[in-house]
Amino acid sequence: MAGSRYAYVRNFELPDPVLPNTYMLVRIDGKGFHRFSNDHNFTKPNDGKALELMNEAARFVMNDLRPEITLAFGESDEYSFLLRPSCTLYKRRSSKLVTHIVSLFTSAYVFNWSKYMDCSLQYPPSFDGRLVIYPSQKEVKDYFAWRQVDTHINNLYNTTFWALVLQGNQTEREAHETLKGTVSSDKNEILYNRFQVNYDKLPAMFRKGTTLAWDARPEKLNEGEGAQEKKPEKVKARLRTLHVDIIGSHFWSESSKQKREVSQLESNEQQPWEDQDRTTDTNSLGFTALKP
Ligand SMILES: Nc1nc2c(ncn2[C@@H]2O[C@H](COP(=O)(O)OP(=O)(O)OP(=O)(O)O)[C@@H](O)[C@H]2O)c(=O)[nH]1
Ligand SMILES: [Mg+2]
Ligand SMILES: [Mg+2]
Repeated sequence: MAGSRYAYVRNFELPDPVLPNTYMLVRIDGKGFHRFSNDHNFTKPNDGKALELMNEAARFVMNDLRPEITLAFGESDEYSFLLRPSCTLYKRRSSKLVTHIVSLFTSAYVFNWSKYMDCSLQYPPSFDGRLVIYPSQKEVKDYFAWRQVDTHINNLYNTTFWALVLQGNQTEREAHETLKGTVSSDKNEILYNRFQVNYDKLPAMFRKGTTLAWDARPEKLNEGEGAQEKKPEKVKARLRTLHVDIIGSHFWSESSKQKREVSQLESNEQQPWEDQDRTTDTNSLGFTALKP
């Protein structure tokens, strides 16, 4: 079909494909959430409901793009999505992938706002996004370790900072001064000795962030109805919401002993807002995070 005399402008659209057969990582981050969280009275330092809203939006993205995103990790106002190397969505065009994910996430965040938050939205929130390519599983695991270490460092600092301000009656400037030059053990001690807070007992979602992963275990079938006809290999993977260590090798390991540790961690640390998709038995988990 012949184009109009204006159609040449199309040639200015440069291709932006991502290298084939590599891991694509899309990270989205809230724009100006320091202000946004204040304007919407988020609990300091962590607002469990606001974090669950982030998780809900991320689950929507993963379900919508199923099965291309194999793993996601969220903390604070950010979420990271790992796309499998074989993904051919949008012919792997970088701009299309990033804008689609960031747009889906944002609309799901707004759509589900009232389900989690008591106050009304004061103005539309927005998120930015970027795509990074990683060539091998090593970089992918190190990427997620980097984000979870960041979660820990920020959360320990923020928890101690706000304890000094809200319970210790320090000004924000004084609290920053108190924490200057301190290491992790100092902050743990301040929390324990001055505020009787055992950091390790704080909710796992705050300390470890949230990991979303597909659990490929066949679902338990009810005795009787339909049980015989249903073939386990056809069972769809379930999306699991986890608050576990993903830095150590056990999260990524196939061994059942280590899988048990993951599920025990979860069930021991259940919080009021963590009652969905929890594992209560210690049967094997079958995460498929790094599948091609
Ligand atoms: N009170 C509270 N604040 C939060 C929570 N989660 C995120 N925030 C706020 O969101 C900010 C996120 O940090 P950044 O993404 O670095 O900062 P930002 O203000 O969003 O700035 P840009 O990302 O550069 O646009 C934190 O510094 C907090 O101020 C929460 O659970 N409770
Ligand atoms: Mg931000
Ligand atoms: Mg951020």
